[in-house]
Amino acid sequence: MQQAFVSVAAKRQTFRAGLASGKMLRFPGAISPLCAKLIERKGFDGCYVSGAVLSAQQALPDIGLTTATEVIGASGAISAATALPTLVDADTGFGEPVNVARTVAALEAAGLAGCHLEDQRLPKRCGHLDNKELVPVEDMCRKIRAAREIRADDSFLLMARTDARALEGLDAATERARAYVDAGADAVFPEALANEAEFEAFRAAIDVPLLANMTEFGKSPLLSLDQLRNLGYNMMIYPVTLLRLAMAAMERGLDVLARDGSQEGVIPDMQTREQLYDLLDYDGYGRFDASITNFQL
Ligand SMILES: C[C@](O)(C(=O)O)[C@H](CC(=O)O)C(=O)O
Ligand SMILES: [Mg+2]
Repeated sequence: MQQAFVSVAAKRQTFRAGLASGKMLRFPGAISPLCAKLIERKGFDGCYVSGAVLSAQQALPDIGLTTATEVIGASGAISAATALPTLVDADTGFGEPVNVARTVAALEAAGLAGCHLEDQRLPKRCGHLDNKELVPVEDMCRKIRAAREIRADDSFLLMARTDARALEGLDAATERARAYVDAGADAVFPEALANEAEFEAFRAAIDVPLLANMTEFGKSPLLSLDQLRNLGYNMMIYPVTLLRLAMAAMERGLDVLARDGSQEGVIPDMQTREQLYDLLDYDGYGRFDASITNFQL
């Protein structure tokens, strides 16, 4: 069933409380609403909605081609499918401060627990690629102030991401982060830090909750839950992990279909019909109309 029993307010409170708890929150990237249900079932703390994944799912590169409407719709659907709080990647906010204000208002109305905005210039790119470009600090601060001003619910988390490390160095990145916190950001996402010492230095410089991006094949080392907790980080994301796993499984499966002319060889790798229906909670729907579940699997 849709999670009608967990209010948006409760999800945001859970997220805020988790960030304040000293625990390390783990948010895998949900590639669909169904995937969000699996993340919840496996006991994670929340779902992340990745811009890279949303772009890739439309067969687009992650360069700011997706529209605000697409991101609001997709992330709202993911958030609605789970009792967990959902944090969405709002890229650059889709324009100038006025656009950012409208984006944030819509994400809030769509039931998200929070979003992050980054300081790249369009066309943006994955934070782990070379030759990014940044907007001036003050332009980013204006976006954060706009987001802060439009926000109706103070518990909707506004996170500022800085991509400055790769371009301006660690000190400039922490300075930017401080400016973003002064402008009203509730939390910070330092992108593409190069090693553990940099994660540590960032923690020492910034007082608000910090997110660690554990994306594969990038510029940051893949630090463990314990390492990041000991470094004082508050949450970690595995933004593209499930997409990468799913795509590799699909590729292997397609190879088998093409080779064998039958799916027999990959049946053991599949989620069964029973498992799918269980995740979709057919029984829950059957409570309202018993004829929905009058079948045997
Ligand atoms: C976190 C990120 O912004 C995303 O969209 O998921 C990406 C992840 C990636 O491309 O690996 C990023 O810019 O780090
Ligand atoms: Mg992104």
